[in-house]
Amino acid sequence: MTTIRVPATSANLGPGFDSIGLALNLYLTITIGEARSDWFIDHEMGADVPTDEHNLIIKTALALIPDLEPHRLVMRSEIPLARGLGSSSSAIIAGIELANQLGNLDLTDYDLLQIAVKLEGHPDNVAPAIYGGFVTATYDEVEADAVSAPFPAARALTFIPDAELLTSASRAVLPAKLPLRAAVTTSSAANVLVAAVLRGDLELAGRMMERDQFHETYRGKLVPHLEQIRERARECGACGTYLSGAGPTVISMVPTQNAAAILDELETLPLKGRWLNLAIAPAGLAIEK
Ligand SMILES: Nc1ncnc2c1ncn2[C@@H]1O[C@H](COP(=O)(O)OP(=O)(O)OP(=O)(O)O)[C@@H](O)[C@H]1O
Ligand SMILES: N[C@@H](CCO)C(=O)O
Repeated sequence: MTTIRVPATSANLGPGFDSIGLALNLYLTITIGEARSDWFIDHEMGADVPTDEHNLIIKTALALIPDLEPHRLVMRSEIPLARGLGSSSSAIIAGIELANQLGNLDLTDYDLLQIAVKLEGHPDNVAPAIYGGFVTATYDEVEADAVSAPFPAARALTFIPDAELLTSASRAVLPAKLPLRAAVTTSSAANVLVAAVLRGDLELAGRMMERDQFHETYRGKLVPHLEQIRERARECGACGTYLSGAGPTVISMVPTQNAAAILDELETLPLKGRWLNLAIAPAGLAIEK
């Protein structure tokens, strides 16, 4: 029995819009069962998620190998849908790997990234889902490149609202152009964020996470809780707070030793949703046979 495991991911980290992402310790797993006359995927994700060839995972595998022999699959996932934790990316990576396993494609991680980024459109979820850890990536509509590195010891205090926010809706409010000054300031903040992570400086990296002008300003009305959490988290000693991917999830990055105390404080905020105390996942896609 082969099992495919893909981590959740948190993209952007503020100024790293469409480029920087982190793998987190929530997982999607797909267990490949016996061959059968039609596709069936057993899951507990509700009626909105198809159980046949219309499921995103199976659709992705069939896009690679249209005549792939149908199998029974078992899917279990800890990754909430449409919350900014990379659920669609985890499904796309799982689908590509399903085709890789059943079709003996011998795809490398680099191959996986090239295929996944063309389906997702941006690399900042699919790259950390493949490589794990902290990833910086770029995609010029032709080729994607990514670099994975360890992240300093930290906990990601993660607020997941009850309400969904589809990435498509959240990207629809973004401007087509930005003033040059805003672009340069934000891009430079992303550069310092990456350098700070590589030097293990969580405090500086956290400050840079709050320097975005690419997307959070425009998404503010969709995620009013972002500023509320950011302000309280700063008062409690968090390093930085940012909108996870396209939202609505918000993450406050905190030193491991203070995580429990800061979480106790943040949980007193009058917000509709749940909090998780997550770790950065050092590994990405994994296959267990
Ligand atoms: N495990 C899964 N199986 C099938 N379909 C899935 C799965 N996970 C996600 N999807 C599809 O992807 C959609 C969510 O994608 P969307 O990009 O809007 O949100 P997200 O990926 O969770 O957030 P973000 O991209 O901001 O991290 C779901 O509504 C569902 O249609
Ligand atoms: N960079 C993307 C991430 C989506 O998960 C966005 O912010 O829309």
